[in-house]
Parts: sequence; C-alpha cells; structure tokens
Amino acid sequence: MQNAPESSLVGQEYEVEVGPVAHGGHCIARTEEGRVLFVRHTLPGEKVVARVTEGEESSRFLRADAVRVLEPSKDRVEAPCPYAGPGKCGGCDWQHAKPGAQRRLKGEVIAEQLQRLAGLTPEEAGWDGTVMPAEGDKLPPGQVPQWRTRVQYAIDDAGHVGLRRHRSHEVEPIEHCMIAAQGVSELGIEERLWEGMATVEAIAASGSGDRQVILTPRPGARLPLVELDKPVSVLRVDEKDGGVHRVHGRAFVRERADDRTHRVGNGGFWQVHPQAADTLMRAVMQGLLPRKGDMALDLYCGVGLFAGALADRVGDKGAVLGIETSKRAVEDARHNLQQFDRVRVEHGKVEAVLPRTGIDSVDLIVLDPPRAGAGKQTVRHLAGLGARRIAYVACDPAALARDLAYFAEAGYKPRTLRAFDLFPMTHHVECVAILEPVKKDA
Ligand SMILES: C[S@@+](CC[C@H](N)C(=O)[O-])C[C@H]1O[C@@H](n2cnc3c(N)ncnc32)[C@H](O)[C@@H]1O
Repeated sequence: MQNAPESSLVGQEYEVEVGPVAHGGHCIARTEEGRVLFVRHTLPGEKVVARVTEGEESSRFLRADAVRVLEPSKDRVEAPCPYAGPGKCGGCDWQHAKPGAQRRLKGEVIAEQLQRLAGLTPEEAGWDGTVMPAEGDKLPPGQVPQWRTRVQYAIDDAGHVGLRRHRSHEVEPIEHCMIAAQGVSELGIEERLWEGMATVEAIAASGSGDRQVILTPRPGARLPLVELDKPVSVLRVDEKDGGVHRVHGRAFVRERADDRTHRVGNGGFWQVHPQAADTLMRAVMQGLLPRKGDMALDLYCGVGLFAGALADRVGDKGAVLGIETSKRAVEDARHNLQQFDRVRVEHGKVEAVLPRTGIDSVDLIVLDPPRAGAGKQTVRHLAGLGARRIAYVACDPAALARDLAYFAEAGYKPRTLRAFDLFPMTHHVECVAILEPVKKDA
C-alpha cells in the first residue's frame, strides 16, 4: 500500500444522497461542503455512506465506494457474485442492479454523452433511448448471463487465480467468475495454481470447440505444463517484447459469425459476448443497406467481420477495402476473406493508410475503432469521401458522441442509433450509429 499524502482524504466517510449515473460505472454525489464524489456500488436516488478511495483536499473530485446503504433504490438487488463490492473485483460495476436497471443506466449515460458532447437529444440521434439485451440474456431473476468468452485472470504471488481490483494491480482471489462463458469455466483454470504466471487468459471460441490459453509468465519464470479439463492450444506472451508465441497446438481459434468461420490468431481482437459479432453485423447491414456494385470501406477491420458481410452484399461488381493496424489480424482477415477477389485488406493505421490510397469517393463506410474513437482528422477525411451512409460501431459512448460532433461539423448527421448490452453486469455498452449527409436544403 502506498503512503497517502497528508492531505489525502482516503478513508474519509460522507453520508450523501446519490445523484445521476455517470460514465464509468459510478454515480455522482455531493458532500455537504459541495465536493463532488464519483461513488461506486450505489444507484441513483440512494442514500449511502460513501468512503473515499482516491483523492485529496485539492482534488477536483473524489472517488468513493458506497460502504453502507441507508436508503436503497428499488432497482437494487443483492449482488449475485460474492466478489463484487467495495474493494473487491473491479470487473463488474452493476452486479447490485436489476438487469433492466443496468440497461437503463447505460441508456442514461449514452443520452448524457450525446447531449453534452454532440448537443444531440435521443430523437436527434435517431435513438429510441433503449439498450437492447443480447439474444438469450433475458434470464429469470437471480440468474446471470455467462457471456465472457475471453477472461484474463490475474495471478497472485502464490499462484492463485483472481481478477484485478478496481483501478488497481492488486489481485482479488476468486473461486469462480460468474459471467465467464461455460466454455471458459469448464477448462478448470480456476481450480489450479499458476505459480510464476502474471496472467492466464482463457478463450472459448463461439461456434467452434476451439479453446485457447494465453500465458504471461513473470520475469524469469518457467512455463508450467498446461493440463486442463479440456484440450486447449497454448500461447505465451513474451515478458520482454510483449510478442505472442505459440507453445502448443494452433496459434488461432475459429470464431463463427455471419455464417462464416473467422480465424483469429495470437489472441487478437474478437467480440467477447458470443452474440456480439452477429448482433453488430446485422445492425450495421440493416443500417447501411449495401447495394450491388457499391464501393465500401471497413476501417479498423480486425479479422474482417464487416468486410466479409459487405463483400457478400456488394457482389462481383462491388469492392471492399479493409484497413487494420495489427499485422496478425491483417493476415487473418486476408485468410478469412480469400474467396473474395473484390476485398483488399491493407496493413497500417487508418489515419496514415487511407490518405495514401488516393481513394476520394466511396458509397459506404463502416468504422469500428478502439475505445479512443476515430478522432477529428479521420472523421474529416471520411466525411470528404461522400459516402451514402456511414456505420459507426462504438464501444465508448463518450468517444462516439465526440466524433458525432466532428461529423456534424463535416456535414453528416445520425440517421439512427442503436445500443446493445453486450457486456452485462459491467458499465460497458456498444452502440451502432448510422450517419448520412445532411441535406443541403435542410
Ligand atoms: C474494436 S476492434 C474492431 C475489429 C473488427 N471490426 C471486429 O468487429 O472484429 C478495433 C480494431 O482496430 C484496430 N486498430 C486500433 N487502432 C487502429 C488504427 N489507428 N488504425 C487501424 N486499426 C486500428 C485494432 O487492432 C482492432 O483490431
């Protein structure tokens, strides 16, 4: 534990009335003196005792955990997971909220970000204000969706499996992660000791039986013999350069989506919820309505999920260009889409590669950037290509709202926006915005 500065307020308790939800899995409250608290483990409208976890006298705001609930919200339930709560696992933010309330909270965050950063009401964004659960996730009370097909376990000094505490490198030892997919749980990783390892990541591919374990050893540690309850391939992350190396079995897993098999190598990006890839692919295609002969871009294309769906729809006379910065993902995308002559996948950053292609006009664009979003320069470039429609897939509503404001400056507005709860129990939420050019006479 670090020595707290003298002015630290860590440990200080305040009795507060809890205000609205804020982006990041907490709610806003004010102390009697007007200090702003970001409080976790609470819900809007509750009265709680909040104990400060971060911040000092001069801080603009303090972070805190609700350690006693004096007046509970009607949306509150007992957290089904024993490792959820103040000071424990940092993975799930909303275990203590009913599933419907979790989605409402996420909707309130999206609405707030749209208003604050893009100046858009839900109506102006073409959004009905709902956050849809993924297929199969509406379960009887008390049951928790087992959706995490990829879990990175943190390993403590003694080799016990755990998960990281909130905003900390400390490990909360666990016996079982409730939201892990069955394919992950049945590997038996949680029942073993992993001495010398820093992390053990488990992947249970959707639609194939492929299972993979990615080990990150601590400096100087030897790799253990991986004997699990099901066959797995094993990769290792190099402690020095972060490179991923094959130890045993295939270097990739096969994920099914859009009636296609996608090879995903070296633990590269693939949506974690088993329904996510298909849900997003459908939302994007329903929004873009590709036509035969269209020229389309799939930016930040990963292993080619949207490029494949577009290639099917634009037909022989159309063309699709994917751009992706991970070398391995580019190799996988080229492999996954090899049957389509009309698809090209370029390696590099969108902001560097796209201007170099010389493309000055396209019909459709999909962009699915990482959490940071696309940014002003890329948005401006995209708006200059004159696309009929643009699909923006976003895992961070703040980055999305900021980029929607840039799109508005550049002449594009949202036609529809849909939100999906592809990360139940956590504060994360996925959005798909479909944009079109603002009509000149509007
Ligand atoms: C959210 S993932 C989307 C992947 C893919 N669309 C899918 O659904 O599987 C974002 C992808 O963007 C890639 N990436 C990150 N920054 C990039 C950049 N500046 N240019 C191109 N690709 C980037 C990452 O490697 C990752 O594959």
